[in-house]
Amino acid sequence: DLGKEMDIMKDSLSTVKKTRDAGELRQALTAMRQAAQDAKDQAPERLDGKAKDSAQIKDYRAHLDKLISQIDVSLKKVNAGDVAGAKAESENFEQTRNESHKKFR
Ligand code: HEM
Repeated sequence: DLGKEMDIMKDSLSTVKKTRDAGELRQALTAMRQAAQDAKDQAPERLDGKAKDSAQIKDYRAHLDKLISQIDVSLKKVNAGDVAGAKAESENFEQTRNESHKKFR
């Protein structure tokens, strides 16, 4: 269920913020990305009964896509050896999380 993907995102976000190890950082970002991708195949309880092609479900998925592109920016940075820059992207993840939770949680 969606709660499971959210728990994975929460744990990975916490690792992203804590670690200074590039390998661990990459692993956490990859887990967060997969969870966000899996969350796209589900729908929040608040949108129960909405059609898959409704504006609300599309908006929900667009917020997850935004998070995924932010994760990709962070992955590029860690792959380029910029651990600090990659970690700094977590501020954008939190902004998207907060925006999304206001709308869909
Ligand atoms: C790094 C980003 C995010 C983190 C760390 C995060 C974390 C969490 C956590 C810890 C919960 C509570 C889970 C539970 O009840 O067990 C939750 C719930 C929820 N989150 Fe997120 N979240 C993130 C991004 C998002 C995004 C981008 C969306 C939507 C586009 C979203 C939508 C929701 C919804 C709808 C719920 C309530 C669960 C439900 O309706 O079934 N979250 N999130």
